Amino acid sequence: MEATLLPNPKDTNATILLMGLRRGGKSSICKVVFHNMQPLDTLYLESTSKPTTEQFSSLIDLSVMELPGQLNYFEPNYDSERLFSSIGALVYVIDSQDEYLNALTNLSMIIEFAYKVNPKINIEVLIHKIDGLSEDYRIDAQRDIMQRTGDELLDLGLEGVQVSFYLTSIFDHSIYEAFSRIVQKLIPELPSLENMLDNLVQHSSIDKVFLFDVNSKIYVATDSSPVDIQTYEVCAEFIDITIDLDDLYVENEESNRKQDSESVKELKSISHLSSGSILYLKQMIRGLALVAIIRNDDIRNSVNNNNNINSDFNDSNGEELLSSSSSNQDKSLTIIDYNVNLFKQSLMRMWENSRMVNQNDFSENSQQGEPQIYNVESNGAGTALFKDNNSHVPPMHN
Ligand SMILES: Nc1nc2c(ncn2[C@@H]2O[C@H](COP(=O)(O)OP(=O)(O)OP(=O)(O)O)[C@@H](O)[C@H]2O)c(=O)[nH]1
Repeated sequence: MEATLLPNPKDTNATILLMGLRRGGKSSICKVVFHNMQPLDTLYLESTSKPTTEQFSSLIDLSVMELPGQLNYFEPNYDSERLFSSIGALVYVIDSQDEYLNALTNLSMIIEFAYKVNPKINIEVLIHKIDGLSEDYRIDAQRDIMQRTGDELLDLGLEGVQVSFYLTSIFDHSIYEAFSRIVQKLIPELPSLENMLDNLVQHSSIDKVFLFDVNSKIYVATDSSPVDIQTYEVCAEFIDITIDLDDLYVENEESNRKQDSESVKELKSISHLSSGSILYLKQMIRGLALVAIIRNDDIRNSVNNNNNINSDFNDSNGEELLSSSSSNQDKSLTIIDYNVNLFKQSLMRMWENSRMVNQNDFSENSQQGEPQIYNVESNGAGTALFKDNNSHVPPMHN
């Protein structure tokens, strides 16, 4: 019998498989995260009958494939082996408001199979719909689910398997936080990206910085300071506000002409919060935006540091940027702009480099049919991003 009923993910490890029992919330998660659907509107979603795939192009090309809970993938006419062997992450959704023992048995069975055909797979469990549970009950449910899953895996002789658990709901930002962490594990350049962001934070009076996928509000990287969900919310909402405001302004002919002769328009926005901090957004490449919270006090105090602007800076951008700085704050923002531009250039080179590596790997490995994991070198100082040791990232300015 020909076994081709399941979709064939591209030969890459950047596919996320979304599984779980019926009515667990899989389609709702996809609609809310990838299609900006309002959470309440998911009440009317019909049960999914066929596998569906969301394409998500960010720093890496990613697909999220949803398998309906009503199908049994271990029937012989599904080519589950091929499917599981070519994915990067298995995300299993458990409805925490419902009786979940069946879900746990189903989860263990899937883990056993998935791990056998693909030991590198990331196994992620969403303890979902936690909005309906009290704070105490959430912790109890999480402990219970983790304990039972561990016991089941032990019984199956799979004690070494790593499983990550997340408490999620589509009614708050927890689902975005979980997906951000899941996606980050699939980005080979993550350590270098984090180094670059740490470097930016150190040199630019920044409290927290995220590299967001604008469409989904998933952050593909952040600096190494802890993420607090309120900071995430403020930054994610700032993206929406910026895009809404940007849509309000219709380009006139003259600016269109100017734009044609210059580079493509680049989204940028700065906003002052009542706390004294500044929100800063700048469009990057491939649907990404950098959003940062900048300390205002430091900006005021950092006028003396402006003398650090070196000749490299003056040569390339100096005239226009320096003359636009009418206050201390403007001058410091100019430095931040400069550093963010350097970050953008590095990001661009990183992406081009990884694309080249991917293409080479793909052609080399296509005979073996196996995706290859490659390393991007980092020198610990946070600036060496490329396999090519001659690549040079210019120094940032304080
Ligand atoms: N309270 C709450 N309800 C949710 C949440 N996520 C999804 N739901 C609801 O759960 C119900 C089922 O959601 P679906 O997304 O259709 O579930 P599914 O897993 O795709 O189901 P199948 O297509 O049958 O496999 C819907 O009524 C959603 O509104 C959540 O975070 N909290």
